[in-house]
Amino acid sequence: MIDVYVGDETSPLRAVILGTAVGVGDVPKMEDAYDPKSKEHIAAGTYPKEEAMKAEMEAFAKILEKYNVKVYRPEIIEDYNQIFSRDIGFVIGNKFVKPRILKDRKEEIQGIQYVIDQIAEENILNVPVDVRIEGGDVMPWKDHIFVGYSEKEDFDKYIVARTNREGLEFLRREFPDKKVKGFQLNKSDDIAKDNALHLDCCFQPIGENQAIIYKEGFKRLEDYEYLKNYFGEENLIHITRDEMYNMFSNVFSISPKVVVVEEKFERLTKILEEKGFTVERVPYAEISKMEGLLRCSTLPLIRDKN
Ligand SMILES: NC(=[NH2+])NCCC[C@H](N)C(=O)O
Repeated sequence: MIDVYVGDETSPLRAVILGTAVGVGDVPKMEDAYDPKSKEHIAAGTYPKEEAMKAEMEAFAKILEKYNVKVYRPEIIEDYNQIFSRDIGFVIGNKFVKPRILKDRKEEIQGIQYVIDQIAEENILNVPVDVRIEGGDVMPWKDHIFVGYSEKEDFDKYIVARTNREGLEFLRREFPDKKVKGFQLNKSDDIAKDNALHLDCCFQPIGENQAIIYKEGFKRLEDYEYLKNYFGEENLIHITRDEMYNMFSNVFSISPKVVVVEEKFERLTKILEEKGFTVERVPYAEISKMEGLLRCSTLPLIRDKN
């Protein structure tokens, strides 16, 4: 049995699912890509190769294991992208939520079914038909659940809009003790630098009370202001449009002190070290070409309770 529990984004991590690049297959056809950065690399002939991505993910797995984290990997579905485990399920409190996600990715859940089967049935929540949520948009944070979402107009318009208002309302119903706060994000199916694909592509809490944030990722100024007031200006690390594109906000916390960061993020690493964090650096530049990074490829199952 796995007793899942996640109450925030940074408490000491005990068990996690890390995606896999094994069997990811060849370069997808342009019409099968579902995010603008992948499209960019398909067009330029620079789409990442399986071998390179496997090496990056193994480097990440090693770091997790160094901190004694139990790492589960998906069972392989041939010719299918199973790198971004984050989106295909998520844990809030002691519940594992099985969401409805982009149809192009709906087989992915099968690879982790063997893990879900080890969770008590009463702790598994299935979402109703009209609800769409992806884990990249969902962040439990103490008394809050932060959620990136799109109102109908944007949701119907963009492939990169993955969580709808029904998703937000579903979380409000299921977690009545939490303050579920929705943030609308700026979307673009064609220009990666204008696209906040998920909430974790423009925002990420770290430590006890700090966060990395890209202000322009938020569609409404008041949503950004909400986070600024909540964390306090002095506790925010602001990133630029290019840094958002490189996925600076998609770091991953093993504990409130230890953050895993892409090895080329010099500026961010320096800031984090100055703030007293231990920074673990991994090569993840090839994976970043598919508009996801470290947080996106993990699905935390157990973090310590505060
Ligand atoms: N949590 C995340 N930000 N995940 C990124 C997923 C990227 C993937 N290419 C997609 O479009 O679905």
